[in-house]
Amino acid sequence: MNRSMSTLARSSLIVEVSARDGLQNLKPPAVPTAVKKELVERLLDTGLKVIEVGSFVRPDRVPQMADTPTLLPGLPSLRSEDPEVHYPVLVPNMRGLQSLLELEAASKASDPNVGPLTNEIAVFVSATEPFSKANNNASVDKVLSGLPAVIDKALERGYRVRGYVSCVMTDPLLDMGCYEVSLGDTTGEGNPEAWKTLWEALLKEDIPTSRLAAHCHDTFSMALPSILALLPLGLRIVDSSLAGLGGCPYSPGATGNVATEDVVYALHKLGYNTGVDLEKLVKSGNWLTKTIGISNESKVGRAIGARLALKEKAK
Ligand SMILES: CC(C)(COP(=O)([O-])OP(=O)([O-])OC[C@H]1O[C@@H](n2cnc3c(N)ncnc32)[C@H](O)[C@@H]1OP(=O)([O-])[O-])[C@@H](O)C(=O)NCCC(=O)NCCSC(=O)C[C@@](C)(O)CC(=O)[O-]
Repeated sequence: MNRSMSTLARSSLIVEVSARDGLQNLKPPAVPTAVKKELVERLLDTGLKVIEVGSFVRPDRVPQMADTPTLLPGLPSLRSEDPEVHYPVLVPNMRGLQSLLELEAASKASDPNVGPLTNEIAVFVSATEPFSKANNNASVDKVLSGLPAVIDKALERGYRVRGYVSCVMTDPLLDMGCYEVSLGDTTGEGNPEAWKTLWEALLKEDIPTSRLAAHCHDTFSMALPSILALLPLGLRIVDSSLAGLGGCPYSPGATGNVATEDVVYALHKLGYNTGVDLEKLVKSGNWLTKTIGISNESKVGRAIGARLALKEKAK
């Protein structure tokens, strides 16, 4: 197996999406901002560096993300001594970017010494028209034609820009200036063979796969096998969500993302270094699901959580 340990050992291997993708689809009541803040703090403490924290989308469309402007100023400030820490926020259009910039300006005005609230945005486009209509309320062409201005302005303001392609197949976003593109299997219908076919086609087209991430929903339990199948082909960036939380409000029936605990466990077992403390991660997953009253979809989280509980009892 070509493990290419030097690149795989990068701690940005995991892009943690639980605070955004994981929570966005939950039914009311809204997850309290304080819980989200603690979640991000716990995720940072596990060693995760890239943590998606919210969205600047229409609050009536995705109410669970409506508090992103309140959450951002309360997060641990981006530490200049650790430039790898990033808080991506979803920005669908110029209106969303404008809201973020206004928030940054208000924060600076109230304390000139305060640093930026975030250093990364994520734009998103769908590879299929029906999903584009449902998710972005616009055609693929319309979404794509609006993005260069958003990306340019964000880059100008010093943000790193990530791109998502939902219902994957193409990636014009790299050429537009995104540093990385995440390929979303939104409905979770991918499997190892389909992913390998896609990846090999991308390699053949000379697409820089080192700048591509896999974003697998685990609807049919195929997410982890698919990720593992891509490792020998050079996949080095995996989106995942604590406790397997997640789902897109516009992809009915598609369940959570692959669980971060399961990905980290598998990568460590296979000899990859993620920089993530698995035990802390498991504790955070069990804490979050208990706090907001939902089930923990991570098998690793449940198994190691049970062992940790036994150990605790025996003390
Ligand atoms: C995309 C939009 C914003 C288009 O929204 P729209 O309704 O088409 O926008 P519009 O330009 O027609 O404007 C209508 C009204 O919306 C307002 N508006 C316009 N834009 C914004 C904004 N950014 N924030 C707040 N308000 C906004 C705008 O100001 C106006 O307000 P009014 O003048 O009538 O009072 C809307 O359809 C929306 O919010 N959709 C939800 C998208 C979303 O968050 N989806 C889930 C995340 S994507 C995902 O989960 C997939 C992913 C990334 O994980 C990868 C994968 O798994 O595949």
